[in-house]
Amino acid sequence: NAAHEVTAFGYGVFGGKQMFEASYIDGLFRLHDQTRGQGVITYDYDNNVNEDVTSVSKMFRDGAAVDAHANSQKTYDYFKNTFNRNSVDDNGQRLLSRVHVGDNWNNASWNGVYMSYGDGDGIRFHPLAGGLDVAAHEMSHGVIQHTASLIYRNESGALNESFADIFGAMVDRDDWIIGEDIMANGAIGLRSLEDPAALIENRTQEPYPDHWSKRYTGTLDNGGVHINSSINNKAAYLVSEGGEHYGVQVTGVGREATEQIYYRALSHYLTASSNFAMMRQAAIQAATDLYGSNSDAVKAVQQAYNAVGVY
Ligand SMILES: CCCCC[C@H](S)C(=O)N[C@@H](Cc1ccccc1)C(=O)N[C@@H](C)C(=O)O
Ligand SMILES: [Zn+2]
Repeated sequence: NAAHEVTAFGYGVFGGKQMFEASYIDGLFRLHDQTRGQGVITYDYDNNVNEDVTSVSKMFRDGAAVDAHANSQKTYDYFKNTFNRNSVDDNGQRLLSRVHVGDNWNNASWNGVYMSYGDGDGIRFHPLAGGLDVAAHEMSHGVIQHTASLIYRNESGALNESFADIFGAMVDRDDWIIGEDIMANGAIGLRSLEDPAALIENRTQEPYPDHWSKRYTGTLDNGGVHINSSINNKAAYLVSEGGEHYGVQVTGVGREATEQIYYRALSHYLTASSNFAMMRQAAIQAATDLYGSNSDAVKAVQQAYNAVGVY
């Protein structure tokens, strides 16, 4: 019998009510949204098998699945409404999520097909599906894969991670912190775009770098992709919000212009091996295309990259 689209609901990891599109298929309600692209589906990943998340009523009871599903829909809608991009490939590719991956896994990932969420160990992280910025971070890796395809190592890898954080902060729009909802250790978040050095990076036990002169040059973390991402994160924050950084004044142009600049830089100018210097040029060119060569946006980009020491 044909699937019937329904509006369902549930309570997420932290008890927040989520409403979302689901389907009634073969006698059960399932986390299959057939209204977005070629679909948005959320699975319970048990014993290395995708199992449908089902319910006998329109209320779903698995908090991680509820959040992963609703957050995937919110992130799909962000890319469609903001950039007219239809899913990760701009061709409606099915957005597939797996929850309860691993054993108290303290991470989430994108593997080219699936967004995967660990439940966290309750010491470092709560279930990572509970963070809207986590879903946005992971889906953004899908967008990156289908655009610049930045190599996941050293400076291009730091840019890859930075774009995932920038769009994470744009989707989860009430602050400039990544992971603020899912930290179990009392930290304000995992990474801050506003003030990267306010937080300590766990591998190096150093403050996250907020200037190119402070970049990590070791081999941990694929050459510091989650560490040096903070340099470009800070630049993006400055483009949007402005401020003074290492004596350099930046006049911000707001979130709306910033997200358009970074999306255009990613989708039109960056390539797999782009480094920070090329990131600066790509953002200047994108801002020029969008707002003109003498625009406040171009000036904000130039000043922001001056402020983080990238020329
Ligand atoms: C296969 C190993 C994981 C690959 C790295 C993934 S893309 C990643 O960057 N995950 C995010 C998850 C996240 C996102 C937002 C907020 C909190 C946590 C990440 O930042 N992972 C950290 C813990 C890391 O891998 O160092
Ligand atoms: Zn990532």
